[in-house]
Amino acid sequence: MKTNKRAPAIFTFQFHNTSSVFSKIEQKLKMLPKLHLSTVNCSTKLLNCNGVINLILKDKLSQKSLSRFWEPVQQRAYSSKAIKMSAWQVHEYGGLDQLSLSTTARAATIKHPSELLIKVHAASINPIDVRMMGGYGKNLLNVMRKQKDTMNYGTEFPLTLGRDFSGTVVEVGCRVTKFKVGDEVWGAIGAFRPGTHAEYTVTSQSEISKKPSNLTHVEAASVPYVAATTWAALKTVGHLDHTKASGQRILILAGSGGIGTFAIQLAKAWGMNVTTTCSTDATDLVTSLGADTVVDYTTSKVWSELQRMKRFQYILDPLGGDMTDKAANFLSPWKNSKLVTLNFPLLKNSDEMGVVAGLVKSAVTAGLTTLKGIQSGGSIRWAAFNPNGQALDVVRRLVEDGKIKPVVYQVFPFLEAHSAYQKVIDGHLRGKVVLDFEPA
Ligand SMILES: NC(=O)C1=CN([C@@H]2O[C@H](COP(=O)(O)OP(=O)(O)OC[C@H]3O[C@@H](n4cnc5c(N)ncnc54)[C@H](OP(=O)(O)O)[C@@H]3O)[C@@H](O)[C@H]2O)C=CC1
Repeated sequence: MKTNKRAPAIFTFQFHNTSSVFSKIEQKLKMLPKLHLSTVNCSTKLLNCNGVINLILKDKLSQKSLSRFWEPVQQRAYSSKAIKMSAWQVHEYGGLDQLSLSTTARAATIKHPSELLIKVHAASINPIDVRMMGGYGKNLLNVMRKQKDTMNYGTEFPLTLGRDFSGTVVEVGCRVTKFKVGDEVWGAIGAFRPGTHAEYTVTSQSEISKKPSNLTHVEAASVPYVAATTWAALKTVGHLDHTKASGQRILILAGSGGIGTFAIQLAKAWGMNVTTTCSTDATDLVTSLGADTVVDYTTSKVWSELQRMKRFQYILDPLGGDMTDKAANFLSPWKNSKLVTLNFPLLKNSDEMGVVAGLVKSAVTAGLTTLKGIQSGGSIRWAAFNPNGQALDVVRRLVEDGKIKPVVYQVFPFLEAHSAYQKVIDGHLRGKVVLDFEPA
C-alpha cells in the first residue's frame, strides 16, 4: 500500500487480478461508507498481472483502520483458498507445555504478489524454535511484525514455530516468476513470518529454491536453515571467496551439530582444509563428512591442541561465549583472517533492554568486538540467519553433485512434535531433527 501524504490522501492497492475477484472488490469498496471515499478508481490495465485501486479519501483515516478494512479484501484478492490448517503453536511464551496442536489454525494466505503458498511435507527443528517458544527475540520481532502490518504478516500469538521446510508450491502470487504450482521447493523463512511447523506456509520467492532432485522431503528439510545461516556467516559476513578458498584453513567449532555438519561439507566442497571440534562419539561422523583434523574437546585440552596447529584463515564459531575470545587467538595475523560468531546478541539485548537500548548496546559490543579482532590481527564479526534462495540454488547443485549430504539425526512424525522438540532441548545433536508431515 502506498500513501500520498498530501490531502486528500490517496491509497493505492495493488493485487493479483482475476477479473471476477476484481469486480467484487470494486463493488465492495464502493459500498463502504466508513472509508469516506470520494473516488474509487479501479483499473486492471496499468500492470500486466495486477489490478490497481486508487482510493481518494475525503478525510484523514488512520493507516491502521484502513489496514483492518484491507485485510479481508486483500485475502480475497491474492488467495482463493480459504483453508484451516493444522499447526503447532504457542499461545504464551514458556516451555514445551505451551506447545499445542491446533487443527483449526488460521490458514496461511498469500499477501503479496511475490509470495507463494507451500504445502509443507517436512520441516526441521532448530535451537531457535526452542528459544522463540520461550520468548526469544519477541521485542524486535514484534517491531518487525508491526512494520509489516499493512502486509498482515500475523500477530505475535498464536505463534507458529519452524523456520525451514521442504514442500510443494500450491499457489503463487502474480509476480512469482521462478516457480509454478506443483514445483517441489525447499527454503528457510524470515523470523517475523508465521512458521513452518504447520501444514501450509507462505514465503517469498527470494527465500526459496527448487528442492534437490536426489533428496526426499525429510532429507531436504534438514538443510535450508543451517545452509542459509552458514552462508550468511562465511559468504555474506566473512566475504569468503569460494573460488579462491582451495587450501585455505578453516576451524569449525562444534562440528557435530546442525550448523557444524553442514559447514564442514560446504568448506570441503570449496576445497578448504577443515579442522573441527566435537566430543568423542561424534569424531567418526565429522571425519566421514570430510574434516581433515578433529579435536575431541572432551578428552583433550582443546585450546592448547589448537595452539600447536598452523593458524586459520577462517574460524566459524556457532556457540559464542568465551569460546569466541579463545578462538580469536587462533586467527592468522598474516592472512587477513576472519572469525565469525553466530552468537548474535541483538535479539537477546532487545529482549532484556527494549529495542532501542538493545540496538545501542549491540552496536557498542560490535565496536568492542571489532577492536578485539583488530588486536588479534584479524577481524571478528557476528552473523545471523538470513533467508537466501540464491544460496540454496548453489547448495542444491552441490547436493545434486553429491558434495553435500543431509545429516538427519532423528525423524519424528508431525503429530509427535513434542518428542521432537524435546530431542532438540536435550542437546548433543548429531545433525538435524526433522518433522515428517506424511510418515508412512
Ligand atoms: N545467530 C543465528 O542466526 C544462528 C545461531 N545459531 C547458533 O549456533 C549454535 C549451533 O546451532 P546448531 O548447530 O543448529 O545446534 P545443535 O544443537 O544442532 O548443535 C550443537 C552441537 O554443539 C556440540 N557442542 C556443545 N558444546 C560444545 C563444545 N564446547 N565444543 C564443541 N562442540 C560442542 C553439541 O554436541 P555435544 O554437546 O555432545 O558436544 C552439538 O552437536 C546454536 O547455539 C545456535 O544458537 C544457529 C543458527 C542461527
